[in-house]
Amino acid sequence: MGLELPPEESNRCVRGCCHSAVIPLHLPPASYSLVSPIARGSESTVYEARLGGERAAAKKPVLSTSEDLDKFHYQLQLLWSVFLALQLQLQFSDLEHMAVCFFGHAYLIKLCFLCIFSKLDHPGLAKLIAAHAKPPNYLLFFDFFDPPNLAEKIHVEEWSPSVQQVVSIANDLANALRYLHILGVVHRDIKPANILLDKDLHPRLADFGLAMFQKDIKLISVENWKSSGKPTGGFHKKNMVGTLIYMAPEILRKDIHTEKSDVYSYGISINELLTGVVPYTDLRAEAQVFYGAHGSRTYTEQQLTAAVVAQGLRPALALPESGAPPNLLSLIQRCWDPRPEQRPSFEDIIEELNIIQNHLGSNSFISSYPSTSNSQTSSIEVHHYQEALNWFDQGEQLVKREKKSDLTENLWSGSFDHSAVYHPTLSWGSFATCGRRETMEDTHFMLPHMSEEKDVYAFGIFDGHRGSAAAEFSVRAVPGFLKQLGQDTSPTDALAEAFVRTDIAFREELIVHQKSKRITKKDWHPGCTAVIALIVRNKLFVANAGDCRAILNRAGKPLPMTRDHVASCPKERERVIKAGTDVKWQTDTWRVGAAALQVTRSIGDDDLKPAVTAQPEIIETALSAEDEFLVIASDGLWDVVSNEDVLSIVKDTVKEPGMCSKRLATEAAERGSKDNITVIVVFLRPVSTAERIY
Ligand SMILES: Nc1ncnc2c1ncn2[C@@H]1O[C@H](COP(=O)(O)OP(=O)(O)OP(=O)(O)O)[C@@H](O)[C@H]1O
Ligand SMILES: [Mn+2]
Ligand SMILES: [Mn+2]
Repeated sequence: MGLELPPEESNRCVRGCCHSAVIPLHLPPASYSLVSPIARGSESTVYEARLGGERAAAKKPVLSTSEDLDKFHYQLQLLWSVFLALQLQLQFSDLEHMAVCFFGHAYLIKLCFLCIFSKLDHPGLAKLIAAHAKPPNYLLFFDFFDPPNLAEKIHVEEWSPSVQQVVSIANDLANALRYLHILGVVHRDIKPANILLDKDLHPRLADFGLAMFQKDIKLISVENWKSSGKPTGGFHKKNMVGTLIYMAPEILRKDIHTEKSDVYSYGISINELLTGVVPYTDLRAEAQVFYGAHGSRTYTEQQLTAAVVAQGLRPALALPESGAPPNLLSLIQRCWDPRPEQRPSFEDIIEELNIIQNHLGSNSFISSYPSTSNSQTSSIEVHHYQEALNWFDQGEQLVKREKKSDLTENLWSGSFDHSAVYHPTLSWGSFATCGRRETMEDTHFMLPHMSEEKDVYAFGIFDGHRGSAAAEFSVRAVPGFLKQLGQDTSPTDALAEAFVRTDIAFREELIVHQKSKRITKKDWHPGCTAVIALIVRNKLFVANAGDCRAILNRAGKPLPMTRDHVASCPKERERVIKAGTDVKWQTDTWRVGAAALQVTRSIGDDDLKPAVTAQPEIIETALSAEDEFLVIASDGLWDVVSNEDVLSIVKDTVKEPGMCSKRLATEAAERGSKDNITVIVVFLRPVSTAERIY
């Protein structure tokens, strides 16, 4: 079943200002359905949808004021112009209407030129295929691209593309932006989260929510200037849109956006792709400025803004050791030049990228740079295998062996009211550091969109002791068990089962390998503490065994979602003694058994079982609009930073979860934490494009 175009006369938006002979603007209700939400923001929700029998993405904006409605019509007309030029069978009436509306007649020629020469159906853009512009439903339909988007691909899947892949993505994107700029359109929100990927990893630029015709941006500024004699707050606000860490200095100075501001964000994004680091979150950038003038680490929005504008702070550039050729690095630096007029145009960028691509094609070039490809890691793995066991693999294989099916559909679908009024909007990030220790015994995982239902997320931290084996094993085994158990057990039971089964499996594994002599260490009883936060639609479940902690910022106050299981807690002490193991005051605190362990619950620690149980304590709560964010961390953080301090540090930091995690961990290290530190920050409310600034 295809999508039928209504007759041109009736194919108009409700106001009559938008009409098209190419893109349907008014859809009969039977022709589309919304399947499930993919992403929720403060300004829109994106759904997976069906349109005329085909899969599509539907963006439904939140329209609460008449200004929002104006914006919707503006966005629709802009999109329609952008994609109209791509239709090979052009309708002259559309073209003329648009040319007169937006560009004046001079643009008509440019457009004809574009239409004739643009042989592509899509120049790297997520294409608009239809719209519904009549009350009560306002929807924009786009071609559907399977997740992950580029940001998720880099930071969640931890994909590290080859230099060739980076250059090819950079080239495709530059082509998409050149196309927009020829049409006079400025995107204003270039960032990896707005770049979708097709099956072959070709990028498709999406999110035209802030896009504008350049001439309209200028118009606003002139009008504001005239009306008040000076730019008003509204003017400032209108111009200062985008996402803070990708914003060019001129925007941060509240100047107007030009095509060159897109070039800046593009440069930041390509560097992010090369380094795999969220801008401003790694140590080198910190050394440059965050320890700046006052010797204190500064991550607030105002301070970051000041550093970018006044001190020329930029994200740490990819190192030549990454294999990135020097001319690519210099191109990135020119893209983020403080002076917009010094930045190259996309025309120039494409030319340079073509040269770089040709060089990369001839192998002579590649061999002169050390490669970052798999060769290095695989040699480490081989080594690891001979030395001891790869406990990550052991944990992974375990679940594969036990798995009944590959399906992870509909986890916990029955247990909730789907129309539940409140839907949290999640964004997440993490940071893990060895700290002052020589070895890293913490592990963690982040599992967004755990099931086909998409509204299920899991985050976990494991803090190893007496080695990292248990933490490495558990970080693979626990998520596997959860997926498996989620199909027919409640979230609480699945969490408890996952802890207990992982504990049993790990201890069995240990015995098997001791018998087979693959483990030669005598008296080795590794263990780990564990905390898992599971979010199923509007419900949060936190399962904890040991002294990791999770706190929820509810209405500005810290709500502990865990209780520390340590021998200094009288209840726990009593439980352990009842189970038959001694608890003694040793040196500075209460400790369990001969091993003198401080924690009273853990995975592993077979010499202390069953007293040191793997049975987690689970706390659940229904999330509401009062809940701002969740912080999960190993004791390396909590030892030196109080719950209250954690909240105020996050509040004071740029609203980027990876950056908040990083700031908390470095704060702990600075306050003298001697342990490994792992932090996960999950925002539960939309951190909208506009809100990121204020
Ligand atoms: N055509 C599509 N196909 C598949 N997924 C999509 C599509 N369009 C958007 N998405 C997903 O939805 C997310 C949000 O989309 P989009 O950026 O358009 O919304 P938004 O509300 O403007 O978000 P924000 O302004 O916070 O960036 C994207 O990051 C992407 O993961
Ligand atoms: Mn977006
Ligand atoms: Mn947006």
